[in-house]
Formats: sequence, C-alpha cells, structure tokens
Amino acid sequence: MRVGCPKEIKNHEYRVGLTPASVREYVAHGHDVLIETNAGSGIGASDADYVAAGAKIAATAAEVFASCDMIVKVKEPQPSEWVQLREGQILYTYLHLAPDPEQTKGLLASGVTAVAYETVTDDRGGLPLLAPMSEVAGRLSIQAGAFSLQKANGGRGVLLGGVPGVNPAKVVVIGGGVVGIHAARMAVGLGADVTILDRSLPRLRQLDDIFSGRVHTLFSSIDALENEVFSADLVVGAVLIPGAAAPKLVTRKMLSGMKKGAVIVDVAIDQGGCFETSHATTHSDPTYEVDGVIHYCVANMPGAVPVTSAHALNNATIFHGLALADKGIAAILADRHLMNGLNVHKGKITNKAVAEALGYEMHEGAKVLAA
Ligand SMILES: NC(=O)C1=CN([C@@H]2O[C@H](COP(=O)(O)OP(=O)(O)OC[C@H]3O[C@@H](n4cnc5c(N)ncnc54)[C@H](O)[C@@H]3O)[C@@H](O)[C@H]2O)C=CC1
Ligand SMILES: CC(=O)C(=O)O
Ligand SMILES: [Mg+2]
Repeated sequence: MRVGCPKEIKNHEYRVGLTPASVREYVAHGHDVLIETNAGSGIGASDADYVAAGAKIAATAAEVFASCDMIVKVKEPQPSEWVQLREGQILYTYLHLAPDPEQTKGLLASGVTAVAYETVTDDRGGLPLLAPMSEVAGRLSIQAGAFSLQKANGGRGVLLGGVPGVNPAKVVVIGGGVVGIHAARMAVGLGADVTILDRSLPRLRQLDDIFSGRVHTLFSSIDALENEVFSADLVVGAVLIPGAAAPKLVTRKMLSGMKKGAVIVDVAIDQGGCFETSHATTHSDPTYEVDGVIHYCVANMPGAVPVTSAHALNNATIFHGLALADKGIAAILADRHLMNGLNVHKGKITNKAVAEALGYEMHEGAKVLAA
C-alpha cells in the first residue's frame, strides 16, 4: 500500500503522524511511504532522516493526499484537507467528531474511510490510542494551570505547593481516567492539595489505592462537584464518555461561585469541554477569562511537547496502522477494536455516540464495509 503523511497544519501543532522509526516498520512490511517535506521538523526529524528510514519525500501535501491509499495524521483534518480526501482512501488520525459538525460533513462528503484514534478500544476496556496523549495532556494540565495561576497571567497568585507555614493550592480534578491520574500525579508531586471526582466507584477505589491516601476521592454528584469547584484554585476537566460530546458538568451559574482568579484547564475540550463556558483555544492564545475565572482550553495540548508526544503517539498507533496498511479495510473487519475506531465510511456514520451527538443515522460498520 502507499502510505502518506502530510505535515500537520493546525495552530502550533508540531507532532507528526509517522516518525522515522515508524516509517522503517511500514517499509519493512513492504509498503511505500511518502512524507511531506518538513513534516518532522517539529520533532527534529529531517527529510534526510525519513529518506534513511526508507520514505520518499513529497514537495506538497497535495501530492501526499492525491497519491496515497492511506493517510496517517495526528489532528483532525482541517477544511483544506477534507477536500483532498476521497472514497477508497483510509484516514487514520484523531477526529473528535461529536462536537464538530462541520468536519463531520466534510468527511462524509469526501467518501473517505476514517478511523479515529480516540475510539479504538482494547481488551481491558481502555482507549489505547488516546491514552498516551491523555498522559501527556494530564501532566501538562498542571504546568498550564500553575502558570495561569500566577498573578501576571490573570490568576489568583497562589503557588501550587505553598511553602512551609502557608497552605498549598487546592487542585480539583473532574474525571479520574488517564488524564485525571496523570494530572493528579503532577499536582501531588508539586505538593498541592488534590481531590479527584469520578462517577465510577471502582475507579475511585483504584485511585485510592494508587495514591495511598495522598489524594481525596469523591463521588461526582452535583453537590460534591459544586462544593469542590467553589473552593478550588485550579480545576482540571478530564471527563470522557467515549465518542460522545462531553457532559457540561460545571455550569455558567456555578462559575460565579468560584474564587476570582481561579483557573480551569478543560482538557476535555476536544470533545466539546465539560464547563459550559469553555470554548476551544489555541497555543498562540490559550486563555480567556469569564466571571474572573481563567479558562485554558487548548484542544491539542500535546502539540506543545511534540518530541515526547509524537513518539508516544507512534508507539500506540503503529500496531493497527500496520494492520490497515497490510490488509486495508479487511483489517477493520477482522478486529472489533479497530472496528470501534471506524467513524465514517463512504458517506455514512459508523460510530453510535457520534451519530447520536450530531443527529445522523447510525450504520453498522461491518455492514457498510461489506457492501
Ligand atoms: N485537550 C487535549 O489536548 C487532549 C484532550 N484529551 C481529552 O481528555 C478527555 C479525558 O480523556 P481520558 O482521561 O483519556 O479518558 P478516560 O476514559 O480515561 O477517563 C474519563 C473519566 O471520566 C469519568 N467520568 C465520566 N463522566 C463523569 C462525570 N459525570 N463526573 C466525573 N467523572 C466522569 C469516567 O468514569 C472516567 O474515569 C477526553 O475528552 C480526551 O479526548 C486527551 C488528550 C489530549
Ligand atoms: C487527543 C488529542 O486531541 C490530541 O492529542 O491532540
Ligand atoms: Mg484534541
């Protein structure tokens, strides 16, 4: 198969869909790999590194889209990319369609077969292609929050760890999954007072075990959520209902009860965000203020640390990527976890949560692929 990787074009997105190490794997499987020139510059991988790994270099993204059977990316395709996709081509990348009706229309119109990293599953009930970026974003959320809490950045002017004789900051993490655990780990490491809320009791038990009493765990009722958010210095939004738009857990009204200068980092923004007042921001202008509360809502947080993120992402995507390149859509039919990743095929939505969120008819992946 001809496998292509264009340079990412989203704002301050420096990751790359294929690292040179991944290219070697595809080439070892007998595939031709075409990389857009400078696609790896954000992680320090030169065109020469890709050539040494066995790739050919394309002068433009247009050449990659036009000549490849499968496109491997990081972020959801941007409008100038939708129009270059076509029927018979496989797109393998993050999509986050539920909160993005425009992109969904674009992908449906293209006829492409789109596998979304964030809905591929595994035997343990996890999301293995989302997990590494959730690890990165969870850890980054505390760095971003700590920076935003500084007075000159609009925050209340508290240090997460406090100092001897002065209380640490209060960090509240809503959602104790991968983002939540990694956020808590960093916040605990800096000496903050950390509470994690989740609606899954088994999850809360697990968190209690992992942190050996160093974090408070709370069932995420409306009441608990409100109390915690009102007293927080930093709130991290880390909930997920796979594929679906994030539930709006912190309302506009609740915001007015928060401390002035408190900070929210809504990591769940790529699924629409779990604060009613969240809207997606970019690395060039990451924060804004509503009711005195600083909002950080960058939808591609891991793009800020592309060297770490691109390698972590490639480690997770290579297995199914090779299967797709080796077998085409037969790979999806053969693996229920990859089938869960299929969101769009030949103008039809094949993911239930996306169909429900956007009001489309849901089509069974196995049926539309076999048609
Ligand atoms: N902004 C960015 O750059 C990035 C965003 N993300 C996003 O972060 C979000 C979280 O991802 P993961 O941690 O990997 O998901 P996960 O599935 O590991 O964890 C989500 C947790 O939310 C909990 N939850 C669901 N409803 C809840 C509620 N009402 N109250 C409290 N907890 C609730 C679940 O029980 C689960 O433990 C996703 O939207 C993901 O796409 C991930 C990576 C990068
Ligand atoms: C998961 C995601 O949205 C990201 O890594 O940018
Ligand atoms: Mg995102």
